[in-house]
Amino acid sequence: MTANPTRVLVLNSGSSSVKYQLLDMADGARLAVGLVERIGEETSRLAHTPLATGGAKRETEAPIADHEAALKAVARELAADGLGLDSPELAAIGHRVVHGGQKFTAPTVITDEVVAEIERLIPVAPLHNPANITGIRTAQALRPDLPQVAVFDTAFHTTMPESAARYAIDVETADAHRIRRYGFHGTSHAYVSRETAKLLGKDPSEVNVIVLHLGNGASASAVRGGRCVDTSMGLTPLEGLVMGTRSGDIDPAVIFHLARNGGMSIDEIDSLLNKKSGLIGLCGDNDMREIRRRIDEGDERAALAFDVYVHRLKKYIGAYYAVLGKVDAVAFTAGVGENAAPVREAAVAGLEELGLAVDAGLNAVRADEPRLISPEYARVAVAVVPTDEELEIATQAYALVSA
Ligand SMILES: Nc1ncnc2c1ncn2[C@@H]1O[C@H](COP(=O)(O)OP(=O)(O)O)[C@@H](O)[C@H]1O
Ligand SMILES: CC(=O)OP(=O)(O)O
Ligand SMILES: [Mg+2]
Repeated sequence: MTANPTRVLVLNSGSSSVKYQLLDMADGARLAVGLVERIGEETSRLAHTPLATGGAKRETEAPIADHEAALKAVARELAADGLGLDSPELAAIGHRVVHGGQKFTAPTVITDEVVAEIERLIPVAPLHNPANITGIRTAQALRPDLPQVAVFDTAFHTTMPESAARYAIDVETADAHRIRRYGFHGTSHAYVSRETAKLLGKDPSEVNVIVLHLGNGASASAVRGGRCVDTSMGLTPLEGLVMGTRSGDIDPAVIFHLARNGGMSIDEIDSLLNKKSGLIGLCGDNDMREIRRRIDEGDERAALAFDVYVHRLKKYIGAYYAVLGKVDAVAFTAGVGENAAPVREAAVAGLEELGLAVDAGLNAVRADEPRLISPEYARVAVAVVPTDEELEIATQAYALVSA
């Protein structure tokens, strides 16, 4: 054994993908990064970049049946560069776990009991928790001696007050079924709110930040002095903002109506709201790049999808402004937030009275660094702050196992 192993492999298993990174926590260096996509489909795609060796990105297309096969393929890719899971330099494997319920408020070393609890939460995270468990089980089989650490999407949100976490439904029914607002993407909200404070030259305890995590899944959060006080996702990652394929907020009566009068089963409605709604439901595309391209060509449905998306986003900015009372910064992050300047511009347009504005020139700049896009006169900073869930998971996992 190496005296002090410092490397952490991070696995971020989504419903049909696995993102991974191998990091050395001694200096924060990224040794390898990769992505397996379209797991379970006819052709899956694996892209692996061995940064440690300076090697080029390797892309392979082949059927990968499930998450277990995906992880084994990842292990083979890493081994090909001398970065295999058998390395004595590995200190831990960090897993993103989407739903941790109320029980897990911090990163946790994984035991059988922890896996059993993650399993119990599958009904409220059916797209995510099963993949997370397969990732954990496969990694355990490959390195039974190594600490495996779960970092929960829900953990950062456990500081929400009851007034924000409770649904206004019968308390006994809610408690019996553990129905409350948990929130997700917490690792990203935590990281981005801290990085935003850093960008402002302040301590996280001194600032109030609205974080807009706009990826395929999307959520907003209100962070007061480094602690989450409200977030837009709820019992499941379906509530809140308009997303790539999820509806976000709707009148719950839509579900009764579709069941009673639309001839749809509960499973069909579940699939409609999670997979066939949001941007894809509105215009047939869930990628903001494609939507912008269609808008430029005069496509009205794409324009409608964009407008519905931005309208919801603006409502949440206003809502969290009110929740926080005073806002120091609004931070845009994840695929759409970091790259789609028109979304940022439209979301903030007309909010000058709230002290919010975007400078067109700054908004057009492309960079990987955290940056301000608000004009100097604006009372509230508007920022683009790239998220790094994998680095945050590695940092938390390493802190736990090296303590
Ligand atoms: N250059 C870009 N311009 C506009 N939108 C982009 C760009 N790059 C990525 N996106 C958007 O980001 C989304 C993916 O975001 P990401 O944070 O990677 O999602 P996830 O982690 O949920 O898979 C894409 O579906 C697309 O809508
Ligand atoms: C919780 C969630 O929505 O995650 P993702 O954005 O990775 O789908
Ligand atoms: Mg994501």
